[in-house]
Amino acid sequence: MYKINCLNPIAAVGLDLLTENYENAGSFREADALLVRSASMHELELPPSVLAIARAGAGVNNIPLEKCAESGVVVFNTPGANANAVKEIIIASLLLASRDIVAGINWVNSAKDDPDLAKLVEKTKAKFAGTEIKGKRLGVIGLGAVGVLVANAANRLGLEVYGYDPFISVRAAWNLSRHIKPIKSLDELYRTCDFITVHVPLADSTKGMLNEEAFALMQEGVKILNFSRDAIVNDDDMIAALRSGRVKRYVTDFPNPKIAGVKGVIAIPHLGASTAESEDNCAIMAVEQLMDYLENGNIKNSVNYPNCDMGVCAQAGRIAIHHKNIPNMLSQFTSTFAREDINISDMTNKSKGKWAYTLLDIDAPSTPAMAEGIGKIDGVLRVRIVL
Ligand SMILES: NC(=O)c1ccc[n+]([C@@H]2O[C@H](COP(=O)([O-])OP(=O)(O)OC[C@H]3O[C@@H](n4cnc5c(N)ncnc54)[C@H](O)[C@@H]3O)[C@@H](O)[C@H]2O)c1
Ligand SMILES: O=C(O)CC[C@@H](O)C(=O)O
Repeated sequence: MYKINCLNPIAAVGLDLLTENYENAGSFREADALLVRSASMHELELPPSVLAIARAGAGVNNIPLEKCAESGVVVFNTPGANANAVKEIIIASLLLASRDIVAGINWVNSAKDDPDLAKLVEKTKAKFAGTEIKGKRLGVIGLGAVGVLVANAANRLGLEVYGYDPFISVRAAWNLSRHIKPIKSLDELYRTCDFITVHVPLADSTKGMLNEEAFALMQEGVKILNFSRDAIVNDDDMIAALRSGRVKRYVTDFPNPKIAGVKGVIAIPHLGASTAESEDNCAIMAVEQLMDYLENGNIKNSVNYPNCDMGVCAQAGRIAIHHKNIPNMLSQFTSTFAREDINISDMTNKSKGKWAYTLLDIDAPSTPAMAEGIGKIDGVLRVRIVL
């Protein structure tokens, strides 16, 4: 029986996949595995019982990935599962940034009791006139699951789209419309575009990338969309750029007391992935990945451990070993089994950066003594008897 705890509400269609082998842990302190959306886990002291964390979503900056890897906790995310929801809100935001729809609606609400409202509307509407998006230049920074969908959809709406991603995956490149113009440097993108939308993960390399220096290169009156993470934009520099007119509108999914209410800011309460469809997709993917890991030791879409798939175990035993990615580990594992005269019938060893994962099928039932023996090998972080 595995105990699961949800740190945020997770869509029922995903939780319904959990079989009678799973129960609600009540608290993360008693859990074998956790499901989470945006709750920050940096301050949580996880108990040793926690084997895995599944993030129902893309961004994992709320999870201490290295700390988890060091203790053999696999962290999953759900790549692409909410990308369409974000693409749709970006299209809406391009329009919100171009037409003064938000101010117009607010004005109507404030004048709603005026008996001459219809007449007043015709007199006042010029104040809220805007421009069209067709023919404008859009720069997309980050061409992953979201960026590719945004670039292609914006192109279909008649924008001239420029894409920048020095690490673009082969899959994303295949999915990108041939009409998207690749751009070689951020400086060139900043100088070229009327709209800029950012779709990169929050990391040391992207933190504060939209700052005073970047704004100085941009077109006067540029419109910026941030549905990635708050810290990718330097708020003080953004406020200065809005005040000077360099940035005309800033649409952000990450309001904070500094930026909310500033003239030119359209702040949305982190709604990028908040659609029924996206929540269902993310929950299903997160739960399926978690179950396959807990029941079979297979890893798919982990952000801190390598992928590894040996299917369902058809042998007497299966053991999963999390270890450092250093020389001489495999020979120590195999000789441990050889000493006990146990045959290894299948084995996969994969690594990702500093960390590695070995899954072994053996011709005898796994025992706690075997796990204890392997656990004593220098560089082993966790040993789990899967079967
Ligand atoms: N607002 C929301 O609700 C919401 C929903 C989904 C994702 N997000 C955020 O958007 C981010 C992107 O989501 P995704 O699903 O497209 O992720 P993804 O991993 O599919 O794509 C990220 C892309 O960014 C690229 N990249 C990384 N560093 C870069 C850099 N310095 N310059 C240019 N490109 C760079 C990568 O190569 C990758 O192609 C997530 O990490 C998350 O923070 C927010
Ligand atoms: O869970 C959410 O609502 C937001 C998820 C989103 O920010 C993501 O990074 O996938």
